[in-house]
Amino acid sequence: MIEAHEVRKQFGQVKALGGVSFTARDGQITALLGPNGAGKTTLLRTLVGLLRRDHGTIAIDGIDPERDPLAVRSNIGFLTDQFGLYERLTTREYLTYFGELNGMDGSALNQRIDEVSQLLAMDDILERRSKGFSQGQRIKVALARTLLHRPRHLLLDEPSRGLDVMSTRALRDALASLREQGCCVIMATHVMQEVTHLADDVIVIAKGYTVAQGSPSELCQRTGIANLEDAFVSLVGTGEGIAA
Ligand SMILES: Nc1ncnc2c1ncn2[C@@H]1O[C@H](COP(=O)(O)OP(=O)(O)OP(=O)(O)O)[C@@H](O)[C@H]1O
Repeated sequence: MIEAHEVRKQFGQVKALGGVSFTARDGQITALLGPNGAGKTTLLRTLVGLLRRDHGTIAIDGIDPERDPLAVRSNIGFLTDQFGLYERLTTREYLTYFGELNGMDGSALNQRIDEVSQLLAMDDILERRSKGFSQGQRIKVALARTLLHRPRHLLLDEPSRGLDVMSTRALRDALASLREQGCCVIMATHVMQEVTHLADDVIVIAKGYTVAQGSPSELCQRTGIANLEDAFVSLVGTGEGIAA
């Protein structure tokens, strides 16, 4: 479970997070929804402990990421907007390297790489060097790395950007099965269809503040609007930042 209370973060004069509070439960996919610049990436980076918050509390299964970053990170898979692939390594070599950093090795690691590769439908790029990979191929490798050590918590920053229809489906299936396994998944996205299809719970943030949290149908009920996209627009008070 991930809990945040009144989290604030400022970069110089820019208030990226003015006050964010929410609870993301195990066995649920929680979508993080907000217009461009709302603070989603900043929030995810703060939750993992990559950024120090200015104010508020964060607990990942009860542990503050600033107090015990190693304990928290060993239980988190974080997909950022920067993948950091090594162009000279094949996908398998890259995943082996990160698996070993997480204390995995030998045939168990190889088997896990094959499992994740199948899950994400990326067998065709497993033995290729990442130099020249397309955006979708790059994000698959980064996602595979994120899932490799079977983290209990997954924080994903726009995981489906650049993926084709089949890969998007593979990703959705993968996330649904992780939910079944009891993982706590938080996913920042602009894709309403993804939220409608996948999310159990939605956190809406705008200008650095949480404006609502609830299931897609609760948000529709609360706003009295049947369509989630229109309900979202009504909650954030603007039409900006939505993918068609
Ligand atoms: N390192 C930084 N230095 C200065 N300002 C920053 C920094 N990181 C984020 N910001 C600012 O904080 C605000 C929130 O940015 P953030 O990237 O968290 O938004 P976001 O919701 O992820 O946006 P998007 O949907 O466009 O990816 C923005 O105004 C952004 O310009």
